[in-house]
Amino acid sequence: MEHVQQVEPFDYVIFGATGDLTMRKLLPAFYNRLRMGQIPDDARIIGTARTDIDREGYVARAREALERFIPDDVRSSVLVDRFLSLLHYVTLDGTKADSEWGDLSSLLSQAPADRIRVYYFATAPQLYGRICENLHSHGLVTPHSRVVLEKPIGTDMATATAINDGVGQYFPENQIYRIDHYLGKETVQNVLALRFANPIMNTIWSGEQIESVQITAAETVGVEGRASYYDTSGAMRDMIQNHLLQVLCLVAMEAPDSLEADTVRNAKLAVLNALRPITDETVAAETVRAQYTAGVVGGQSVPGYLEELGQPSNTETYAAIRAWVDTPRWKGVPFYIRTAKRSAHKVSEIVIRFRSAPTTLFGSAPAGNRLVIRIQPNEGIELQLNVKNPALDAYTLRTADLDTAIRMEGGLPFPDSYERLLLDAVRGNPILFIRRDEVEAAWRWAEPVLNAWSENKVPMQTYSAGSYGPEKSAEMLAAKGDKWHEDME
Ligand SMILES: NC(=O)C1=CN([C@@H]2O[C@H](COP(=O)(O)OP(=O)(O)OC[C@H]3O[C@@H](n4cnc5c(N)ncnc54)[C@H](OP(=O)(O)O)[C@@H]3O)[C@@H](O)[C@H]2O)C=CC1
Ligand SMILES: O=C1O[C@H](COP(=O)(O)O)[C@@H](O)[C@H](O)[C@H]1O
Repeated sequence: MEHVQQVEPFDYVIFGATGDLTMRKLLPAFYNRLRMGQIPDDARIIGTARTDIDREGYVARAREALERFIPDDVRSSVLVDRFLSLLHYVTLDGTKADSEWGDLSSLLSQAPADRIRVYYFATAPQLYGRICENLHSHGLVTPHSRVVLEKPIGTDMATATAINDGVGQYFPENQIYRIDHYLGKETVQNVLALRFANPIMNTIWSGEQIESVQITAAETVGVEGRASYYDTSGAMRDMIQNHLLQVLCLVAMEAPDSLEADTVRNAKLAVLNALRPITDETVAAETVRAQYTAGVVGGQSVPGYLEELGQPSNTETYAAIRAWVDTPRWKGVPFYIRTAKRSAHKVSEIVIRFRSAPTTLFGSAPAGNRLVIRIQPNEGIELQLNVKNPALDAYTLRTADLDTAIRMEGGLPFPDSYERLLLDAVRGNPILFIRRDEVEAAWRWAEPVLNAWSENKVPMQTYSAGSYGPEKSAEMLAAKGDKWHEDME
């Protein structure tokens, strides 16, 4: 049984409450937490958007969303009704000072003044600053208020700065929670436990023993209904600048002195600041970008990206980068990061490849050990070891896997990362949220690559939907005697 503690009563105000994210992720996440007994009876979830509907209209939409996104076996009509009773709705244009702020204000003023108030921005990020300004001018920012910002925090350094400045004018940094849902994943959080709670890992966690690191997030889906967003973003902005760099930080950071949020964030920031800049001179060797063409995924024929989009595009659906963390610990260790839409499999994983044993005892050099941290699916940890080959007379080696699944007690699936993050904002625990300087350091590293790509300094490759990516990507690893995980024996 999941160990849960009820959070304090709260008012959660969602801007963008009629949108895809709210319906698909946020409301189901709240429902699941209510099901686990974590939501107090007097909590309120207040949806706002411009769509002119009343509370009943909103409740009907929310009910539909739960029917769609909560599996039958965990959806009970009693719990659904209890959940829907927490919902309120205010028709409001968050960007207009003369919109229905009075309605929101009078609803909020029904709760005690010291009630925890979370403003969740599930709208386009360009609106965040104006919504904050309006919250402030209508007296809705209390000492117990905090604001949760959805990604993307900008599309480059300038736009990220504008968003951060806009919000930062009205909320101090310690009241700003920038979501990165990868940090809410149980197996991503596990990286710290694996590294720092196990001396056997801790002592081998450096370039002395580690030859290379791979971080992959591949998906079988294409751009689904989000082509208009995705085509302005691409794989680098959508996945690498945020999620995969955060994972890299957890793999590469020095041990923090405590699990206090800023201590951990300082350790991550040090990694981001130590990333070797990719320049016009190195970008062609250290990066690969590509678009998928028509192919077969999961037995189904699917169109290519450009056909789906219906127009030409210079946006990558695949990106692979060889990154270097210039610290003594990681001297000479390449970090290969890649992400893909329409890949052969859905897999997010970290692969640590250790150096092989310097021995001639067994004839040829034994294979280097390999540690695979499976973020999703089949969450778990696998360690590949060399053992004696029992079937042969000669003393030869083969590999064997120590494989442990990481599961909830009772084999239940892990809670969705939004469940953890939504309530961490209520708890006032920012450890799994990104600080402003982390966002900026990530842009500082990513922007030169994006600029070089937009100037076509790196040719756009293609890969068939349902494949593992373009040849060029395998070649980038082969140049250092390496292989992607799926190509290793
Ligand atoms: N969908 C997803 O899976 C993910 C989304 N995100 C991010 O979450 C945010 C929302 O995405 P998504 O839900 O897909 O987008 P949608 O377009 O589906 O929803 C946008 C929401 O914003 C509301 N809105 C738009 N303008 C205003 C305004 N001026 N005042 C108040 N509300 C407004 C819309 O309602 P109305 O038109 O009625 O005002 C709607 O509820 C974006 O930043 C996106 O990048 C991040 C990760 C995943
Ligand atoms: O943030 C995003 O993440 C999803 C992938 O998330 P995952 O938890 O399924 O790995 C991705 O599909 C989307 O494009 C991106 O915006």
